[in-house]
Amino acid sequence: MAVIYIASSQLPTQWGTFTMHGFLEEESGKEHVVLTMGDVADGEPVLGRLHSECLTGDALFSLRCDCGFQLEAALAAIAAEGRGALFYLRQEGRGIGLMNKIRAYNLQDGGADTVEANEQLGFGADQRDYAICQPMLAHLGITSLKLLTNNPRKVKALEGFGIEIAQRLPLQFGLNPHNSKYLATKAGKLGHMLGNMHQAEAD
Ligand SMILES: Nc1nc2c(ncn2[C@@H]2O[C@H](COP(=O)(O)OP(=O)(O)OP(=O)(O)O)[C@@H](O)[C@H]2O)c(=O)[nH]1
Ligand SMILES: [Zn+2]
Repeated sequence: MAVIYIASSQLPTQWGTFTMHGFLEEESGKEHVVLTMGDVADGEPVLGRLHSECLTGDALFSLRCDCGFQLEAALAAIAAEGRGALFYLRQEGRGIGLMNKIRAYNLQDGGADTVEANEQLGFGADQRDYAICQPMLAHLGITSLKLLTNNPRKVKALEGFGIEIAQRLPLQFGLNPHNSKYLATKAGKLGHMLGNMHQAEAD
């Protein structure tokens, strides 16, 4: 997959100053961003997060999902460690795009779960392809990750193209009454490892 490096700059945030690297996926025109802190090219496992774009959760404060909470927690964790990389991947709506995600939300408002809604629209449950990460990881010199995720498919995909997953670290934040069904569907139908969160819900 042709993903080319474009430029880097500083990005000060409330958690600290990251370096922001811009990459262009040539075929689709999608613009991906990686925020790094510290030396990530020294061969030691890097605290990392593959974050799939969620405009509603990341920027519009939606409580329908857990994305915004995970994004904040991942950046805070990387800053606390002083070293790490957050890949902000433009895979909105698990790859179906924002307009189709709004269509899917409309179906969910009528009772469908997140997987059924995608299928009713003619899409797979999850259309993301993590191969776009390979050239970005190579450019940044990252060969081993301590990956912040509850999604075993991300671990598998990265291992599939030769990245060592030294550790998988759960990232369970943001459970609320609006996203409890969504999280239950992720655990039940998409294989996400959300044990502690469901425990929290039951308490
Ligand atoms: N199609 C669709 N996409 C959604 C929905 N809710 C969130 N998303 C998208 O799902 C993506 C995030 O995926 P999640 O399944 O929440 O989590 P994950 O990235 O697989 O796993 P983690 O690494 O544990 O966060 C983002 O691209 C969101 O825009 C939904 O109801 N329908
Ligand atoms: Zn979301």
